[in-house]
Amino acid sequence: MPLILFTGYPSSGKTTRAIELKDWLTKKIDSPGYSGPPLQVLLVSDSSQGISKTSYEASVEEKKARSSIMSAVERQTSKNSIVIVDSLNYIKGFRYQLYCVARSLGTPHCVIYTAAPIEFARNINSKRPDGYPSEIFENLVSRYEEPNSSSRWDSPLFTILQHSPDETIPFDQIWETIVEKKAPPPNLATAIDPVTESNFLYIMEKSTKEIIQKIMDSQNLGISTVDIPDGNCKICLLFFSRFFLLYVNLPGRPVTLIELRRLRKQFISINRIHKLNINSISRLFAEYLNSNF
Ligand SMILES: Nc1ncnc2c1ncn2[C@@H]1O[C@H](COP(=O)(O)OP(=O)(O)OP(=O)(O)O)[C@@H](O)[C@H]1O
Repeated sequence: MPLILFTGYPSSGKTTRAIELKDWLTKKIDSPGYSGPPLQVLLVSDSSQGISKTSYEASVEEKKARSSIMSAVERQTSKNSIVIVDSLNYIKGFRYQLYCVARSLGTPHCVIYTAAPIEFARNINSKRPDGYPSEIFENLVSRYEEPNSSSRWDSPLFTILQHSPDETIPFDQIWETIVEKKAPPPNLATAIDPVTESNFLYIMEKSTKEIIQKIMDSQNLGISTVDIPDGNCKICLLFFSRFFLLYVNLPGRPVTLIELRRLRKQFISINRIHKLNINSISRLFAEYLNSNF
């Protein structure tokens, strides 16, 4: 039965989500409404395999860590189990190998991406008593190979925006896709969406660029509130000395064009695979700015 791979930056919340999913699946299988074959939900993780954070320091140790995950997956994947792999899984070649294991056993597979800006994961990591040493963290982030739903080994792909407080795991979609094997969920490349891929990217790039321009213009003109075209969201600007600062979640300094461009790039990078409703791009970008300043 299904193989579920988690992937994401170090300290992006993979284990937290994996445990949530395991609990949900266990409850679902135990519920009176479930009439399928008996299933066991198993978690294969760095901690279950005794893999320490420092294993990612040297390539020999890291290779051993990957083989240990691979052997556990091969051993535990069966028609009576749902195996959740909670590890970095950051190399696409490794995700491909795991996909091949699922395929060879004729079992469905999916990938869950705990997406987060680097700064978000870095901040969590620095506060963890058991976090990665900073050099290892930076190294892993720079080598991270983002999943891509158009690759068959990364598909179906479910993306969870970890920095968004209201984001939840799409439990039902995951269940329907990999246990009931219904049609793929709508955030995949197969989505019935009149907006084409290139058009979607174009709209996302255009609307985020317009927001950045509006913030810069407002700062220069001394306007205290920037209305985002979406209508619901406002980013407030507060006069301080010669500068205008963003009022919501601001670090207490002027916002520069370089910073806005960097945040825009991150937002696009996270969302280009997570097909958003085009009507909510502006609002989500504004929220993203507010929570990342
Ligand atoms: N969305 C979130 N927002 C803020 N904190 C979070 C979030 N998710 C998890 N955390 C916290 O971050 C810490 C690390 O979480 P977790 O162990 O789930 O990350 P991880 O990606 O599995 O880490 P690792 O790369 O070490 O396996 C925990 O203290 C957890 O409570």
